[in-house]
Amino acid sequence: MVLGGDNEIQQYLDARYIGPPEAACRIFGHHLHEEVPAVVRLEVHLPGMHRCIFNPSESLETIRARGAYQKSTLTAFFSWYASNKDAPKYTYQEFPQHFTWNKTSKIWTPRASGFAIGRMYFASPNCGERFYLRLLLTVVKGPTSFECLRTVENVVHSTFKSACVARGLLEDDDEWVQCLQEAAVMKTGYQLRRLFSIILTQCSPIHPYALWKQFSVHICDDLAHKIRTLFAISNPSEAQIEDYGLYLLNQLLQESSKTLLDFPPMPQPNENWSAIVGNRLILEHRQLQIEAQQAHAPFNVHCLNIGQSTAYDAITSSVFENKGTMFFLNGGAGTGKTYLYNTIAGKCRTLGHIVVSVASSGIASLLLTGGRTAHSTFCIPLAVMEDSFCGFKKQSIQAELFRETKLIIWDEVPMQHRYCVEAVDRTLRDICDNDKPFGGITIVLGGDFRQILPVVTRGSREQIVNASLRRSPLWKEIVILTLDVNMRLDQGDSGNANFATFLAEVGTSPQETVKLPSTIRKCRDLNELLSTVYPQLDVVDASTPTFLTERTILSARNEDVNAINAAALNIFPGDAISYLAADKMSDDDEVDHTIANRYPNEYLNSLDPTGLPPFKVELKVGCPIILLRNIAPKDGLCNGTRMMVVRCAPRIIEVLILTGGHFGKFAFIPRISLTPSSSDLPFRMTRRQFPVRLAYALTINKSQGQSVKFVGVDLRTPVFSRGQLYVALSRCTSFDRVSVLLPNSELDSTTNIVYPEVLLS
Ligand SMILES: Nc1ncnc2c1ncn2[C@@H]1O[C@H](COP(=O)(O)OP(=O)(O)OP(=O)(O)O)[C@@H](O)[C@H]1O
Repeated sequence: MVLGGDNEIQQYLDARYIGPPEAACRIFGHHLHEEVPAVVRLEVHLPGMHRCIFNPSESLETIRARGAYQKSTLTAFFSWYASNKDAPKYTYQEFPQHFTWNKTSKIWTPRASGFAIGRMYFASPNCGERFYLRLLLTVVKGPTSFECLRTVENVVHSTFKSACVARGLLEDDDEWVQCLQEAAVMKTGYQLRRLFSIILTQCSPIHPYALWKQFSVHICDDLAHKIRTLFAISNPSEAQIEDYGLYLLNQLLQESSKTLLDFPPMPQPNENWSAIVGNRLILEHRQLQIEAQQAHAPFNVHCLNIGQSTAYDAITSSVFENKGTMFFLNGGAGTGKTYLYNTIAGKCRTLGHIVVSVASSGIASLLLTGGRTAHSTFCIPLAVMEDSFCGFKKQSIQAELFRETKLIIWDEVPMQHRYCVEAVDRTLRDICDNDKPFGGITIVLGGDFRQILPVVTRGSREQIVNASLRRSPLWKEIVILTLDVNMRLDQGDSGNANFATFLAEVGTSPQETVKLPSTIRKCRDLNELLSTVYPQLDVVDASTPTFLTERTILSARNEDVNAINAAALNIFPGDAISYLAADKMSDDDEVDHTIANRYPNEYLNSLDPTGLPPFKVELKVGCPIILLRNIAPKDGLCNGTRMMVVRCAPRIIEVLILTGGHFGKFAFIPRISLTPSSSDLPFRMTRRQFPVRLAYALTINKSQGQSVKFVGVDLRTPVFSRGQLYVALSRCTSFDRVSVLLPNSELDSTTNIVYPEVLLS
């Protein structure tokens, strides 16, 4: 039906068509549309730049006078907080949820009913100060004026931009100056060199050489002594000290597959220190040999159980007799695989053999003596294919090392794509000129096919199984050694034998649900789970490094882990320090304004992609955190390392390492620029933030390989991937110290996922 009007033809041209439902609504006087929830548009303007309505016939004086007292939603927001200083503090955008805007009287009044959301008008980064003002308004709660907005830590900044920099909301090269200044006050020498190498590799400073010049004296302050003792140069000059510092820095960079050449205009060392020192990789292994001799490693041999001893004999005889056998050490969780690797490596090293120990994940590598990740040691390409080779050449120092290597130990292989193992095999045959598997070097691949398998993004069951080592052509040549006594469970405890049987069933049974034994404590709610695993968390002295290493709560989903961590931090005493991130589109997308304009900063801030720290990291001195990047694996700083916060400065945090052989060492963590490794977002973003998250609770995947005394497993959301339930429950050293939280305290069973086709019988 077309409703006729005076000029029906014109209305038709204007495309004004009213259909029957709309016509009926209009006739009966119903509302044609409504917006739920109501959106209050919030003005964003610089001081004195608010909108002023005037009549052109008025005099300039009158208009100016009106402009001076007319209020905007922003200035009225400031005024409300100026006269209500003790009121609960909200950001500008949150304010309309609690207050209503009276358009006539231009004041905010407390909301009596209803709900509305606030949306600030957009300002693109090209708007200059208005953009920075808007950025501050997204985070500052309860500001009383523009000046208050520009004030950070009692310093009034002259511009909104510098206030953003001071709050860490913007990337800025001065950050590294401040970061190194803060670190230089706390530590010297090696730790500053390590920090400088992290800044170069992870933070892309614009002027690396200027930074080096400014801090080289601090970074090299331990080297005069080293040069005197190592090179017998009695009085090294400043130039020699700096030169040696550059050489050592270059070595640290090489651990991340970089060199000084990657950071122009950083100079190269003039002196050929490596000619004096030799192949640094071989030297590192010689150092491990010395440490093994001093640690009396063979002592462990007497402690091995029967299965471990049999495996030990088979592996060591292959090493000593140069048989080049390829072993697979198969054992359930806690059967002492890691213990055996370290014993064998210790024995071989004491006899002067080179043993390369690697693991598929950074965190598992920390449990091996001298362990590194397989990817970094073998330079495995990130996008590995069926016919890939590793990224080092026949003449490289890596090739030289492998030609001298007698044994390779590779832990947690089942979670690595088989193409990685095949690429290493292909490369070693090539560099050792030997067509035997792995170039004739004895290799022990180890792990547990009941635990987590390779991650194949959105992969089907068939694809995941096909990625596993079991499907590799190498498998048919492998000698399988099996360990079957659970050594993690305290041996004296009678209940643990039943628990070990129960764990074995969880790892192998194809049943989709598992009944949890009555010996496992079932908590009623999150508070009970927290107080069971972390008793007396509200007493600061109760939280010590050992207290933290002995406990963990595991959950399958990141969301649940975050909620548990927030609840635990809330209970833990002390003032929380908040660190905000500098988020931005990556450069390509930033220049494309159509994309940048679609996603304002507060949207980037609201994102929480996996593998990235949150926009707002809240920490307290004494709380546990987990590292999200491999920033210095040699020093124990790997993706997954647990640490305790010791000191919080504005641009750096000092931590105590809680995981593996580096337990008890101090380290610095700077803010670094991170990009999500995989993301469903239609653009690329970078977030400059401390690469850490709270670690009272962890995801199950991060806990693989760890032994913990008290374990809580949050099963309110059941496990969704194979092996997860088995990994979670098998972290504990005794059945009576496992607690679970089920969706309902009446329940006693939960979901389990097992792929029997990859299991070894
Ligand atoms: N022969 C042994 N004597 C004493 N303690 C042992 C022995 N073997 C293993 N352990 C201890 O048992 C615990 C579990 O061992 P380990 O971490 O080596 O097991 P795993 O098989 O590597 O476990 P996962 O598969 O979960 O990584 C460790 O605390 C380890 O020190």
